[in-house]
Amino acid sequence: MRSVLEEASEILSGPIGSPKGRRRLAGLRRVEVSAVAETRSDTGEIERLRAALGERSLVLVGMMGAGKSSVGRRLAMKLQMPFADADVEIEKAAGMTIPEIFASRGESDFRDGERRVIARLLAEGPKVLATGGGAYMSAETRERVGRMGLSVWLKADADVLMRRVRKRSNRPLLKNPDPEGTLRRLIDERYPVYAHSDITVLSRDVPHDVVVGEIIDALAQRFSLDGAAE
Ligand SMILES: Nc1ncnc2c1ncn2[C@@H]1O[C@H](COP(=O)(O)OP(=O)(O)O)[C@@H](O)[C@H]1O
Ligand SMILES: O=C(O)C1=C[C@@H](OP(=O)(O)O)[C@@H](O)[C@H](O)C1
Ligand SMILES: [Mg+2]
Repeated sequence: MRSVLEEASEILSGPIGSPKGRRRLAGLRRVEVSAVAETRSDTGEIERLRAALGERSLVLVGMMGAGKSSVGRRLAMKLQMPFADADVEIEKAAGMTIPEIFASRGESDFRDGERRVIARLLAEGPKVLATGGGAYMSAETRERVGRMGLSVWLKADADVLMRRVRKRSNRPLLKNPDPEGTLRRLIDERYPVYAHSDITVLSRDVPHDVVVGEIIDALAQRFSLDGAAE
């Protein structure tokens, strides 16, 4: 048996205003009708957001562990936009992992590659782009993001970030005897710069989709809900 959402999306993709569409809606129970209505307004809002973005990308910035990669992927799915993770693209281009790049070429080479990869990804067309935590510290990248995208800062406090990044050892900047001190120093350096982002959303320990929903709400508000681009 088909789910309500499958049924809803089939109706929505068909001629909903037609007599046939109306008959099908009338055949659904109340709970199903409200699911249809919700899906419909969701679909409309997402289309309006994409139209308001036009050729611009959504660029996620913020500290390591803020959720740029994991929330970004879900946000792209929700907005039905392509997704790219700058770190993954840098690894592909270099044929090495990020820890390997840092170890063999050093951070400054990594930053050069990061700038180039982000420029290419933004030039390729609108998408949701998760950047690495240091990328937005480049004035050139900030200027490019300002022209070709809309920046979204996923802001989180140090304790949340530390709990998250402790679980993996793939972040070379934190591979030292005092990762917590390093994280706090980077927060002090970077937060005033991240604060230039167009939109700020708090990343905390709630399901990823809650953060996705808040980004969408913030975007809708920025585009003044009815989708009129600024
Ligand atoms: N809202 C959230 N709730 C719980 N865990 C989260 C949330 N956002 C991110 N995480 C987790 O934190 C870790 C780091 O997230 P990630 O997306 O890699 O961050 P970033 O790309 O900003 O460094 C991952 O394990 C991810 O699932
Ligand atoms: O903050 C940073 O300088 C870095 C963040 C990492 O990405 P995430 O923010 O996705 O962890 C990655 O680009 C690299 O390890 C450097
Ligand atoms: Mg990431």
